[in-house]
Amino acid sequence: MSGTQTTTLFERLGGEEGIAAIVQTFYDRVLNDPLLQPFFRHTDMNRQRRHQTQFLIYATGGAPRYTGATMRKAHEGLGIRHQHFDAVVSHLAEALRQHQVKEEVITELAKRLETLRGEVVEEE
Ligand code: HEM
Repeated sequence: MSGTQTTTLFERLGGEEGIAAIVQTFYDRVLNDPLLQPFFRHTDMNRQRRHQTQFLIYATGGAPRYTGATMRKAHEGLGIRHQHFDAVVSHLAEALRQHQVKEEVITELAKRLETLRGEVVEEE
């Protein structure tokens, strides 16, 4: 068995613990990026990490325990452009590489997040 069809993305990311660790690395990177840091100036990052972890668990096939806002509501009025979305996805991909996640898994998650672009990005 190749395994790629039989395990969920959730399992291939290391389950809840794996995802929580990846989210930590991800926001360390985001907060170090001058393009993205200003968006999180007033954000409670502990809450943000918790919600992002729950969201990714749910979005990858784990337990649906996400209690935050919808993606459209959460990002409404923030002025997020395509360049910000691209930068966020690229930091997530790098965080996944830092956690030794396989390229095929990174590609699959990136594809899934791509489906949310229209809910996060606001056109000028
Ligand atoms: C597919 C990509 C993205 C996903 C899955 C995602 C996920 C989330 C989640 C789960 C929340 C928490 C909502 C809540 O607590 O109710 C959130 C809030 C937020 N996201 Fe995103 N996000 C994405 C892209 C982006 C981008 C591109 C930016 C821009 C830099 C961004 C900036 C923010 C900000 C500023 C908040 C609100 C923080 C606050 O409440 O202070 N997100 N996002």
